[in-house]
Parts: sequence; structure tokens; C-alpha cells
Amino acid sequence: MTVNVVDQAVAIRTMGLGKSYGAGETRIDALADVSVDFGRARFTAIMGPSGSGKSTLLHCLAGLDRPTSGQVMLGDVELSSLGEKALTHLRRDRVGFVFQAFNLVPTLTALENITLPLDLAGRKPDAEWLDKVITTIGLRDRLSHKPSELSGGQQQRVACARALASRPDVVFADEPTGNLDSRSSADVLGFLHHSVREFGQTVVMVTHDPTAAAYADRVLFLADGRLRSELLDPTAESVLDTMKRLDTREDG
Ligand SMILES: Nc1ncnc2c1ncn2[C@@H]1O[C@H](COP(=O)(O)OP(=O)(O)OP(=O)(O)O)[C@@H](O)[C@H]1O
Repeated sequence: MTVNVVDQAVAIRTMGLGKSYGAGETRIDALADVSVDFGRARFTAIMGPSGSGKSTLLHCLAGLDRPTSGQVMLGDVELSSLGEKALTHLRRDRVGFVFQAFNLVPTLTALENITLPLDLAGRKPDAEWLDKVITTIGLRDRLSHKPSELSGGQQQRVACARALASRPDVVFADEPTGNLDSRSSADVLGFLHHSVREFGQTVVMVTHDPTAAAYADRVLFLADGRLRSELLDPTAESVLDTMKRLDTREDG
């Protein structure tokens, strides 16, 4: 019998991950044979052209979508081995999400939005931790405001705090700066970066923006559902260069 030794440096591991939609001639392989590790306390960006499978990968990693083939290990848990209820609990307790559209509850205050997932889970917030997160997002004077009274950037920082409130194993961010101007984007990305450096948070982010990707420790490049390249310690320039190189290769 082989024993799976869980590598503490790895937060998520995929093995031969595939996701197909449809069948026969209309079948689309949104992901094909993706095997990759996501380091713990690392900030990983996922890039690639539209339709390359970025969101599908993120959703499979986060247990929002079930792969057609292969495996996803979140720590020592293999996601496909879980039933719907266990998967719902895992999403609630072990992962955090930040979406492009903020997805805050309009009738709740910023603070109530931040603690909502914990309240729903019947868990008491860790006051010291919550205080640290709120200090870092820099919105202490806005906590009693409703989302409509906050700017887009402020709303997204609240969404980031909500994602971190439960100290999840991984925070998944799907185009978190897609609706923001460059100043607000820098605030949100700076916060995510800080959460990795100072709190040891693991972050996986899908983005189209080379400047956003440059906040990450590592960038993975997808094309046609496959992993095509990766960059360590990226800069906006090196990300752009890699995108151009991959584009040329696709055309050729
Ligand atoms: N529910 C679905 N049914 C059928 N095809 C789908 C479905 N979801 C995604 N696809 C297809 O899978 C492929 C990958 O889609 P995905 O959304 O993961 O790409 P993406 O890289 O995130 O794109 P974008 O940057 O435009 O958001 C695309 O060809 C898409 O049309």
C-alpha cells in the first residue's frame, strides 16, 4: 500500500486534472491534464487568453466545480472523494473567495458582511485575528457603512477581509481587480500580497492584468486548457513578454 505523504509546503495539488463540457463533436476540453502544486503561503496568479480555462481551474481547485478526470488535493483531502455536504462544509470552513463583482450583501454593514460566513457557520470570530485583518484593509472608520456607501475599491477590500475572516487554507480570487481603477486595484492587490507575506495566507488569483500578476510570487499560464508556462518572481514586463511569446507560438 502506498501512503500519501502530505507535503506541508503544498496547499493544493492537482494531478491530471481535466474538465470537459458536452460530448462527441461538440465536446470542449476546458482543462486537460493539469498537474500542478500551489505552495503554502504563496501568491500564485493564473493567466491565459479568454477561454483558456482559468476560471474552470479555479472552480475545480475551490470545490465549486467537479472535474471530469484527475484529482485535486486540498491539504490531505481529495475533493472528488467528498459528497455534496462535505464539499459545502469544506468550502465554508477551509477556503475563502473574492469575486470580480464584490458580491457583498447590500442590506448588511461592512462589518456584518465580513463576519457573515462565520455567522452562517455558527462560528465565533477570532477577535484578535479579525482586528488584524480590519486594520490591514484600513476601513475601520467605514465598518458601519453599507456597501452602497463605499467605493468599489473599498467594497472589494471588505470582500477580501470577508474571505480572510475564517483564516482559510486558501483564498481564491477571480479577477478581483477587474472592476477597479488602478489606484483601488493597487490597494486590493497590496492587501492580498500583505496577507501572504505577513499572515502566511495562500492566495490563488485569476487575472488578465500583467500588473496585477506581478504582485504574485509565481504566474501560471494556461492555453487551451493546458498549462503552457510559468514564471517565478514575475514583473509586469516579464509577464507581458511571456504572454507575447505564447501568443506567437499559438499563431505559428
Ligand atoms: N458550463 C459550461 N458549459 C460549456 N462550456 C463551458 C462551460 N464553462 C466553460 N466552458 C468552456 O470552457 C472553456 C474554458 O472556459 P473558462 O471560463 O474556464 O475560461 P477563462 O480562461 O476563465 O475565460 P475568460 O478569461 O474569458 O473568463 C471555454 O471554451 C468555455 O466556453
